[in-house]
Amino acid sequence: MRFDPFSLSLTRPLGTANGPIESREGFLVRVSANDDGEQVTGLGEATPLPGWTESLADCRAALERGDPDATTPAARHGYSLARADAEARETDVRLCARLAAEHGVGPSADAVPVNATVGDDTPTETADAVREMVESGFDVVKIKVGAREPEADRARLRAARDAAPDAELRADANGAWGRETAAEMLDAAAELDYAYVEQPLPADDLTGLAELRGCGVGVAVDETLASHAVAAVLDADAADVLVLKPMALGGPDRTLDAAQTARDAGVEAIVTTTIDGVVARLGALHVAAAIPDVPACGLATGSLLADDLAPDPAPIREGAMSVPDGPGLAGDALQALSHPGDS
Ligand SMILES: O=C(O)CCC(=O)c1ccccc1C(=O)O
Ligand SMILES: [Mg+2]
Repeated sequence: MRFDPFSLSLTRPLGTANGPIESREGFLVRVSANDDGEQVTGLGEATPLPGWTESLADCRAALERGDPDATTPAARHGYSLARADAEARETDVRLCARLAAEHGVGPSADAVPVNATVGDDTPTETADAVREMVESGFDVVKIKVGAREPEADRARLRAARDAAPDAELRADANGAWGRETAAEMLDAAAELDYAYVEQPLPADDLTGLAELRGCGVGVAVDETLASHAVAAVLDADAADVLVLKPMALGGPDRTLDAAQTARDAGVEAIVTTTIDGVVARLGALHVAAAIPDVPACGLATGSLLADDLAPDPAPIREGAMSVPDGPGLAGDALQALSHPGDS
């Protein structure tokens, strides 16, 4: 395994309840395998996001030691994605097909529905951003909330609904609210026909999350899964939807395990990124493609980056992201990353 650092800026900071995300630092991971004397390179990406994963320093240290475990999820993600990509290439199948076969699920999808992501801003700017997304073909939009006063966020939820009367709308509070505010905000979201609110309460409040369910809008957990096992969330009846981030869960295999556990318990699962480079976004796309009839996923985050590791080979058309041809992550499309010496 080898790994090389990178730093990617966002086009503009993404406003969240935990402050803006401005750039993403991580490591491009490469592993080599020998297939009938031919060298096969698998690509992975370890892009830690403190609060969700280990720190950048701990990620580097884990990659240096080799074979990272789930205590350093970003490092494990980079390594396990690279291995899975190499194995898919060796067997000449798309990554999603390999993941689906390993997990005993049926044929993987050729495209995955995705949501647009709109950061914190004024009600007017929020409405403009939502309108722009719907005009460019998205029919599901997620709005970040929790960075301003509840009353201001209620105005934003309303402005977004007015701007997109027919869209599926979601909100993401990133754990910003207490129980009382969360209950009020969920009532407002239900009234405006939002589909669900992501992490309305802090990660550890499983009891509070369970009590919020059933008020006319779904409860989704995201941060909760960075510190609690899926089984604990299901036992607590704490969610209608699990938001699965392969980077925070420690890799594509662990993410698909989590999705299956949720589905078996009748709980929905979607896949999103932590605003990753193209390699990890593609990895997340393949995971999503291996989940039968997956709802819209938070994978449309490439446009938030000002630069990237390589051109994105997974275009979004009419609200769906197409899965590139194989083998592996994207056939020859990421050749320049696999063989950095060539031109
Ligand atoms: O889910 C999406 O639409 C995009 C990803 C996203 O919102 C996100 C990106 C980085 C860190 C946290 C989150 C989050 O879902 O809370
Ligand atoms: Mg979230």
